Amino acid sequence: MRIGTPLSANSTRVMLLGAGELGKEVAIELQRLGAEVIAVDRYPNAPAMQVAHRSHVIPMTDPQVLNGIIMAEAPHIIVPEIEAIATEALAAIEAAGVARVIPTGRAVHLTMNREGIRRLAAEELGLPTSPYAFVGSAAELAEAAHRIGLPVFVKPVMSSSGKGQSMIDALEDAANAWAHAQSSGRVQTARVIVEERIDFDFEITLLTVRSMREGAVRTDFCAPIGHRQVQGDYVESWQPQAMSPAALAAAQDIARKVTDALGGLGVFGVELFVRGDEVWFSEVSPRPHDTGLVTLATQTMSEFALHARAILGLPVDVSQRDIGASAVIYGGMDAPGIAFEGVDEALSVPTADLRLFGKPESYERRRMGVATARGDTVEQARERAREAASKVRPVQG
Ligand SMILES: Nc1ncnc2c1ncn2[C@@H]1O[C@H](COP(=O)(O)OP(=O)(O)OP(=O)(O)O)[C@@H](O)[C@H]1O
Ligand SMILES: NCC(=O)N[C@@H]1O[C@H](COP(=O)([O-])[O-])[C@@H](O)[C@H]1O
Ligand SMILES: [Mg+2]
Repeated sequence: MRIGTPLSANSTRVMLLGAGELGKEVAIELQRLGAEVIAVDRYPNAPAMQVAHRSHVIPMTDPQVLNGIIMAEAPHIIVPEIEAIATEALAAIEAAGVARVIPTGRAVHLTMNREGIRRLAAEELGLPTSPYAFVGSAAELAEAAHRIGLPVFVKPVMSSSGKGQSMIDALEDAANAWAHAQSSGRVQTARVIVEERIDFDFEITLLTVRSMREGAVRTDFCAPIGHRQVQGDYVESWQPQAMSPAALAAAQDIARKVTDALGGLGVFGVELFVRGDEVWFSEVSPRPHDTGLVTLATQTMSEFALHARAILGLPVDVSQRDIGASAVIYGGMDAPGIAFEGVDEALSVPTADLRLFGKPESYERRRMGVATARGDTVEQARERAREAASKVRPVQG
């Protein structure tokens, strides 16, 4: 196949909708393969904007504004990087043949909203999930929590990284959970999912890649990534997560079914809960996953390189080279233009590496960077990644 170099008449022009830390790595990988990259996000100087050929700051949830920027830039490929975009505009763009949406307009629309993907997985595909209900008021939430059985998780239908999420173990907390979901989701909607807590042994992200090989779409699975979440946001991840052959087979079966149903090309982060040989589907990102940052240290091709290759129609290699781990660096303060101390100490930890994302503003719980490390065992890699992350101290700039 032919890929034009940037700004040449036949260059492959890719528009990233969302320009955070995950998009930044995808942008770099796309550029390494000669693509022209346009980064779009809701705020200026977002991480991927710092490496893209051009960038735009727009309210991405406004379908008219989104449509306008797509028409003006005429990208060949649109790569959604965050849930909070006007996905109905993307479906129209795709239907009109203006650009290819990754993985597909329908997949992006279904997965941006927990209701779309949960109903597809549980009700159409018959995959095992936690018992759940979608509700539109505090009273309905309390009723659903009572019916499902406490404790339950409550999440806005449109949110990610734990925003607006809470777990309640008493019905009196239903009103607070409702209010929290209303005020803290990424997009304002009056709808939440209430779901039973699954008492899992561990949870994984199974990175699943749909790519082209010899004219046909094929599916490959990366080694399972284990992770630990606090307040619905990942704090560390490792690869591989040890699991029984039966659980791995069940996980791959679920991932294949859900990604086949979504279709298109690219990386999917399939989130699963595991207890013994039993596996539940939780949710899926139709794009690289935050817990997959660990693949920067572990795989022949990181999840970002895999995404870039897959969406350009190029061959992929999902093999794992090393055992590794990642640990998140939070801002720890509300301040613009922060700096980091201790980078030298962090990089003195054997095998450690850093990604400091360059987000222009820090919040207490905003992910500002990540440390990765390798090891002879998962435990050693986790210790090293945690140690490296702990050495990095965000300070007022
Ligand atoms: N039903 C459940 N049972 C047990 N744990 C749960 C359940 N739902 C969510 N969790 C916990 O909360 C975490 C975040 O939930 P979820 O992935 O649905 O939220 P999110 O906001 O989409 O996060 P992200 O965007 O980072 O994937 C899960 O990884 C898991 O640790
Ligand atoms: N779990 C989804 C996820 O990790 N998404 C990543 O976080 C960015 C938003 O960060 P911000 O909220 O700090 O701007 C997104 O742009 C994406 O890179
Ligand atoms: Mg999740």
